[in-house]
Amino acid sequence: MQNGPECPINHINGQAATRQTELAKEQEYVTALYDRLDALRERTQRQLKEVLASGAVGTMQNRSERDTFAEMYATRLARLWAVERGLVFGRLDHQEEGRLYIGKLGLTDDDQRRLLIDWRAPVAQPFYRATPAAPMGVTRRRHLQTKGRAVIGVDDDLLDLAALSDDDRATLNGEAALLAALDERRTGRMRDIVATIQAEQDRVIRGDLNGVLVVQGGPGTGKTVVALHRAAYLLYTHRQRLERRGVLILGPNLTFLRYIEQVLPSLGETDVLLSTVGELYPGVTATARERPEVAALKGDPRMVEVIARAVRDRQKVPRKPIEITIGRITLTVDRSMLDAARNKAARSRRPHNQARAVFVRSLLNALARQQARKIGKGLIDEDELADLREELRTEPAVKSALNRLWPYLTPQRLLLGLYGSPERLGHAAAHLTPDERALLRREGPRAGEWTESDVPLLDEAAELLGDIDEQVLRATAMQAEEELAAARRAEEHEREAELAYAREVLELTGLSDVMEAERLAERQRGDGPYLTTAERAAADRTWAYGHVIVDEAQELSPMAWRALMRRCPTRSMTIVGDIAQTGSAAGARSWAEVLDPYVAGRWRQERLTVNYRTPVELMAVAAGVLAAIDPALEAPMSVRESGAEPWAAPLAALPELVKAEVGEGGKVAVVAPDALLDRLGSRVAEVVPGAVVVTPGAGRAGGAEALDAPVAVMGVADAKGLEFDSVVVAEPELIAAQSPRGLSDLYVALTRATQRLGVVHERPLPAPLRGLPSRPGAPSVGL
Ligand SMILES: Nc1ncnc2c1ncn2[C@@H]1O[C@H](COP(=O)(O)OP(=O)(O)OP(=O)(O)O)[C@@H](O)[C@H]1O
Repeated sequence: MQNGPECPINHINGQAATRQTELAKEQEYVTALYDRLDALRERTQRQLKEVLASGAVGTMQNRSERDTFAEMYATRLARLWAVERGLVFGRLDHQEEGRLYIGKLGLTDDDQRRLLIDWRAPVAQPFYRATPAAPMGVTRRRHLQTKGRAVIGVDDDLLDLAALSDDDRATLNGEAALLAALDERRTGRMRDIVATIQAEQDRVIRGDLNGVLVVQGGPGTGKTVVALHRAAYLLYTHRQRLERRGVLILGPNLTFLRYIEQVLPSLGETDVLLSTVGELYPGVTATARERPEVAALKGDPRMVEVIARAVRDRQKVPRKPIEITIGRITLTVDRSMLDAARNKAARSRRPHNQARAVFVRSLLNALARQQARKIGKGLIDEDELADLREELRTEPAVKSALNRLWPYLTPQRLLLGLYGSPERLGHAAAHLTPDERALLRREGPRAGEWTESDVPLLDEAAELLGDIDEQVLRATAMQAEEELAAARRAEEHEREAELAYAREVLELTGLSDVMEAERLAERQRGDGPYLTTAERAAADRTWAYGHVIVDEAQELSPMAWRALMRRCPTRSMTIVGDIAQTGSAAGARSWAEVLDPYVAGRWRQERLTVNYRTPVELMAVAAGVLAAIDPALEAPMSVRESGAEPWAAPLAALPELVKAEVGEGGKVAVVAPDALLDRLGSRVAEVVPGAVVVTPGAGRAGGAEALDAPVAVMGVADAKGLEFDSVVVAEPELIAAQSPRGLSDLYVALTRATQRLGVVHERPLPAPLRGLPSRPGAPSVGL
């Protein structure tokens, strides 16, 4: 830093005066930027109003142009509003470019002179990458701290002292903006880090769009926040391509999505789809829970064969011939006819529901010929054959037989039929052990009770089954209603079979996902409100995204990867995670194991090595657990100390300790074994008003409540990816024992705090935690 005048008092006064002058100058500039922002908002609002006022008149083309403009102005307006907080956060004094202000979006004046540079623009890159060793033409990097629209601090990094003018030297201000940002109290929502992105993170954020980039990093290294900034960067740099195809961000659970959902809008990007695996299949909400061993089996790659066989089993040829009576004639469907029809359908290589048309046509032709013979017509020509075939097609008895031989199937129906029938499971899962088959078996399956690990199986089934033509569905539904009515009037002995068939068809056509798709299709035709790319993508199972970002990627099962890869045929992906944190039994043991089946030799890896969340004192404890998982694993390096030593205390003291932690300020979490959640949650809630227990599998709303509460009590699965000022881990031994990857779960739990960490227990502590000192003031264990 520049030396001031000789007298120390003068020096201090001089520094303070410099600071005040600098603040005032920066304030002037920042005020002008906000004025410009306000003016642009007004202008865009006016443009939008004018376009909307022009009404839905004119030709289709006129209307579609109007809609395009309206959408463009609405998006622009949303962006202009999104950047209010932290509009500008940096300044670069550049030898060639001059003085550049860096902010959340680019602004120019009416003469196209640049006033503010978007942080993602190439000229802004030195703001994140320049170092004294490689200054990239930058003499000074200045961080501006703002509160609302007021400048409250400036903070300089000097990169090239020799290049500074005397005037510049007189205006330098110091101190790291990063540490200030890291020390801030947590709000329950993740914030953007545009002002303090570090060089190793910037390399990930600005990495090439194409190909698969894996970002491996320990807890708190910024993987999530970097992945989100990468999404914003890619949208800015490849806007045309990505806006059309969309970006998907996949997170581990709904609470986590709630935690991160503000980051992209605060960077002006709203059109990104945030999802979990459980939400990937349109029309299905996976809310049911299941045992880890069931989830692990459903995620196993052997399920590919189970689903394939389950579909083939529904195309089974019955052993005995089928007789169909039409008036006075009885037709026989025999084995050879069925084999021929089935082979033709198989050769068509179409999915089940589309191959059905081939099967049906072949069978109807054979039946028509038989009918002709039976009514003494002998040889018939093509036209006569077609007439007879179409007559047969509408015969209820024929239709009923066809539906039994080759039913239309939705993925939901296929899976429910499989889980609900030991016989079907016996065929389709013959290559699994009897115990494994028993895990898949579900009594009285009901639609709507799906688990997260069912979703990739539904997706797998959807690939093999193909869509059911909507017209077919509607026509069949109407017909089925008529038949249901007719069957009610029919003779008792016929009644059962007819009723069963009609019910089956009705059930099939009543499925909500299909109807939902229909409604969405209508909206897309322009009858309803606009759909953004993200909304369109969410409703379409076969949507191919322009880029896919997977967070906590180590948790995904092989079956989930298959479903995900289908959504990204271009394989433009960012995969972030930490192998050491893998908790799910079906999760990854190495990135190569996950990726080689899809992009062998074509994926690249970056590592993040600095932990910005967990202070040194806490990481020392977590590092012991990491070594117990695998001595070869390396803990990330923490950048700061909190001065608060982690402690241990008896479980019985939990409510009082939590109360004390709340008193210290900030957000507090109790991370507990799943089996203790309810009990501990209610004990804490008795003492701390407003404490919230996150029930595993809670929807987005449940998660939000927990993030906003002063205290959240949750299991490790829900704490994944989150952070709190203070964390109390309950019964670590039970957490470690509750699943095969329990130690990784414990590692996750111990690394959630930004300031303070405690452990409460009745059982003996796992070895790496045995040295923890008792919490001062708490009764010692065993009392
Ligand atoms: N450059 C930075 N400037 C300011 N804060 C940062 C920076 N990098 C990371 N952080 C903060 O560090 C914390 C941890 O980041 P993040 O949650 O992205 O880490 P992670 O690697 O995904 O962790 P985990 O694997 O444990 O979930 C967040 O509060 C994030 O805002």
